[in-house]
Amino acid sequence: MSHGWGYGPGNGPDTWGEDFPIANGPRQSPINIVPKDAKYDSTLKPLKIKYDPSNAKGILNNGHSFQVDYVDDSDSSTLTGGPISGTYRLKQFHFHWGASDDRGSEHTINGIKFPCELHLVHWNTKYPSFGDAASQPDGLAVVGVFLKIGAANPRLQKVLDALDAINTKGKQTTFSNFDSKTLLPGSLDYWTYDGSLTTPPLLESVTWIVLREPISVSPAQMANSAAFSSLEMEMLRAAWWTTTGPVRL
Ligand SMILES: NS(=O)(=O)c1ccc(C(=O)N[C@@H](c2ccccc2)c2cnnn2CC(=O)NCCCS)cc1
Ligand SMILES: [Zn+2]
Repeated sequence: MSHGWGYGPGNGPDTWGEDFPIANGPRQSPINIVPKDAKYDSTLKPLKIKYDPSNAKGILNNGHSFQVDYVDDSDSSTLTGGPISGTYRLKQFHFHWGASDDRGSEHTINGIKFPCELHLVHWNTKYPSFGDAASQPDGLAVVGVFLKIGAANPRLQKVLDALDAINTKGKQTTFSNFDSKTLLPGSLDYWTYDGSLTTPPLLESVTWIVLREPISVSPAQMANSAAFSSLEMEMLRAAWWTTTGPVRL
């Protein structure tokens, strides 16, 4: 088993191409978003997001991030409209952050990094499962939300409070009755492009929908939760690659 991908000097994004040659593919994520170069597309529809809080299942520390997993055996938590056709089911959401408040997001806007980025991962129900959809060009849709440093965000608190129970890789705990819609900003204006998973296996199956309006997180919220800091060990290594810029060439 290879030493496993990560964010360290020996296994960071610049090395992923060794085990995952698609890293040099035509539609790799993340990218830098330059709003003035974005084309307005009048055929795009508004995003339609319907999440059922009772579908929240658990929260898991997967060693690279932590993710809140959803029951996805029915169309009760779905994403439709926007640039996608058909119905995509919410599978999980997770965050990417850095070792300090000046970096951590994967996408950037005009080269500006945010301290954190939320990803809500959905899969196309025309395929039988997430695993099948993940290898199809129209298989996944991820809604990206930037977090900027500002006022404390009470809607994040329930997630942050759960992190102390999963402060080592592989740990998980139940996480129920959470309305991830409350994590979204007031406006659902978005940029969209065809891209990939931002971590191995880097599959080019993601329709990216990056919201223009960020949500807030306070410095204390970024720093205080134990798992953020214990996961920070992984992220401290992340600091290495985030200083070399988020766009993986
Ligand atoms: N950052 S992102 O939104 O682009 C993103 C979204 C989802 C996945 C993902 O589900 N990856 C797992 C997978 C399982 C089956 C088929 C394909 C992919 C996987 C593969 N090895 N480990 N995992 C779990 C994993 O990587 N989870 C981390 C997710 C945030 S870093 C990865 C990145
Ligand atoms: Zn992600």
